Order: sequence, then C-alpha cells, then structure tokens
Amino acid sequence: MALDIKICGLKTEAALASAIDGGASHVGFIFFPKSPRYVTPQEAGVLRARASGKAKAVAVIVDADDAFLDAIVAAMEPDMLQLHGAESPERVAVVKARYGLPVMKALAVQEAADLARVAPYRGIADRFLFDARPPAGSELPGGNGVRFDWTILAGLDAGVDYMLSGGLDAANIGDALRLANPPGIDISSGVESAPGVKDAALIEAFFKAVAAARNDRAA
Ligand SMILES: O=C(O)c1ccccc1NCC(=O)[C@H](O)[C@H](O)COP(=O)(O)O
Repeated sequence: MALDIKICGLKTEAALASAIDGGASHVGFIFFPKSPRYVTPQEAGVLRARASGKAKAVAVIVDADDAFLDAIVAAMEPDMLQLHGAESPERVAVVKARYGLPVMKALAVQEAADLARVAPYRGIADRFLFDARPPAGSELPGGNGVRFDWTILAGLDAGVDYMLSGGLDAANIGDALRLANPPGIDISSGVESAPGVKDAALIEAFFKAVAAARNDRAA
C-alpha cells in the first residue's frame, strides 16, 4: 500500500529540498502567525514553486477568514488546504466550493470518543488529519510534538482516508505504522532541532526509519 508522507512547517529552500529529496509526497506551509513555522503567503509561494511536480503543497490554515484565504490561495496556489482550527462541516464545505481545492480537516484525538467527530465531515472533507490534542496552555493547535494513543484509530471506519500526525519521529514511526497502518503520515517537530528549525539529518533519519519499518512489514 502506498504511504503518503507530509513534512510540515517548512520555511526554507534547504528544508524543502531535504523533504523532497527524502521522498515527501506532501509539503506543508503554516499560516498561523503565532507559530514558529509561520510563513507569509508570498514566502510560501516561492517555496511551493520549487515543489511543483514533486510534492503536493498544503496550506495549513486555522479558522482563517475569506480575505486571508484569498491571499494565501492567490500567492501560493496550494494543491490542498488543511483546516486545522475549529472549522465546522459547513465552513469546510464553503471553503472547498470557494477554491475548488481538496480539503484535509484536522481533528484532535485523545480518546476513542473523539472519532465521533469524523462523521459530520464525511463526504465534505476529502481527507482527515488526526493529531494529538494540544497540551494545556499551548498557543498552537498543531505542531506541538505530542502524540496520542494510535490504537484508538483501530475503531475508525475503513473508508476514512487520513494522515496520522502528532509527535512522530524516527524512533516511534515504526510502532505508529505497525499499530495504526495509516494511509498517510505527517511530521513537523520530530524533524526539527529547535521549534521552527528543520534539520536535514533528522529529515533523512525519518525517511530512513519509515523505509526500514515498511521493509520489515513487507518481509
Ligand atoms: O506546526 C504548527 O506550528 C502548526 C500551527 C498551527 C496549526 C497547525 C500546525 N501544524 C500542523 C501540522 O500539520 C503538524 O505537522 C502536526 O500538527 C504535527 O506536528 P508535530 O506533532 O510537531 O509533528
């Protein structure tokens, strides 16, 4: 089975090159001003041009209004929108129709009951991103480097397309793939040397760990 791999929170050409060289299927750009990974629509536009034809460019947005979304879509021309706030199913539908782009809805998971939040978005969101619930006091809805109990995803309907996210790194990705067998994975903090600072060696180590885990499973 193919595995999508998204490296999120890219800010520099060097980090983007590491992600693409490693085999990322998706690269993510953060439009949340409080994030150490924040980029302007114009900066993201320059980076996404380098990714064209190599990886899908994902704009990560938190409860943005139409004016900000218009600016992001115009300057960056993303392949996909990741809505990482409290966007309702109705808002997801409006955003999807307004831009004609696929939408990935991020949902926080802490306990099995959280999976009930998937149903209202089915048939509207093209994909889900299951992330850990932010720690108390965090200003960031994502990118916190915190994991959740991946076995919860065993309760998910088999038809739900998603990326597994939250606290992944080279050391734990093997367990994550074995326990959840997700169609896609997403990582940010686990390939950083400091918040917002991507590290080429950590990116390379992550891809190697993914490949090793997949080879073990195929053997
Ligand atoms: O990464 C951020 O700073 C961020 C800020 C606001 C909304 C979403 C954000 N990240 C979204 C992602 O897709 C991250 O890759 C995901 O939350 C996993 O992050 P991590 O646990 O650090 O690997």
